[in-house]
Amino acid sequence: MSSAGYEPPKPRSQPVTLPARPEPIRLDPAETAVIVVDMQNAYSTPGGYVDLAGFDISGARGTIANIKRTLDAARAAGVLVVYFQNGWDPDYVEAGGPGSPNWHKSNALKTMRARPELQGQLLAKGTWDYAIVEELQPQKGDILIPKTRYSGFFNTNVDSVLRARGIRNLVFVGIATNVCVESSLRDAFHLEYFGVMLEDATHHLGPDFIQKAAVYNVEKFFGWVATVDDFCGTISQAAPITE
Ligand SMILES: NC(=O)N/C=C\C(=O)O
Repeated sequence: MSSAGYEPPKPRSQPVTLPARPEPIRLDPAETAVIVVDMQNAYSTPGGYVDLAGFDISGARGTIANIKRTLDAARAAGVLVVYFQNGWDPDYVEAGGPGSPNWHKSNALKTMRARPELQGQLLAKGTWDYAIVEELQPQKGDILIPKTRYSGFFNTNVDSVLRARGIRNLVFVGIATNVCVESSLRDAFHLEYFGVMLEDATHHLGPDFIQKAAVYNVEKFFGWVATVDDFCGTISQAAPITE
């Protein structure tokens, strides 16, 4: 900081242009974060919540490898990595009772009501189900934001965390495309962030058409859609600014 007064932090890298739909988008690595949505055992591992609730998660494990590539490239380029982690306290107070729509719509809560032997095991903090998958453990410098509803922007501090760092662009990966990824990206849009979804680093809950519908919604109304190859290839070209 100069003695003449406050100077905002300078960018650490040159902006790059990411090939995306509906058009390329410019990303300054210093103003960009990758948002990893709910990569917990619950959503991507056999025996986890969505598997027990009857969803087909056979494609989810492949998503993990693509997310890992994305995070390796992002960290190497100095891009901030933020994890969302979905769930509630062990007594499910944060889940809400019958007065909350979440109590009625959450398939985790419904599964536990239908199978009382699972009570306390699904999406409860401290359980295997709640934990981030082994392959994607957060690293030093990453930020982890717990959340209790589908959107990571609801009742969390993520907006201040991002604004304090001058972040304007959010690259979304994770599960599920049509629920927590899309909910978070939509809220980010309304908070003036530029949201990019890496379509092959996301996986849906429900029939295959729902992935296409979510991608369409993002591309047409809420943001931009790109691929893992394009993101990794582009962000690795962000040359550090040396002065
Ligand atoms: N992470 C998600 O998209 N979650 C979707 C459903 C749920 O958490 O019940």
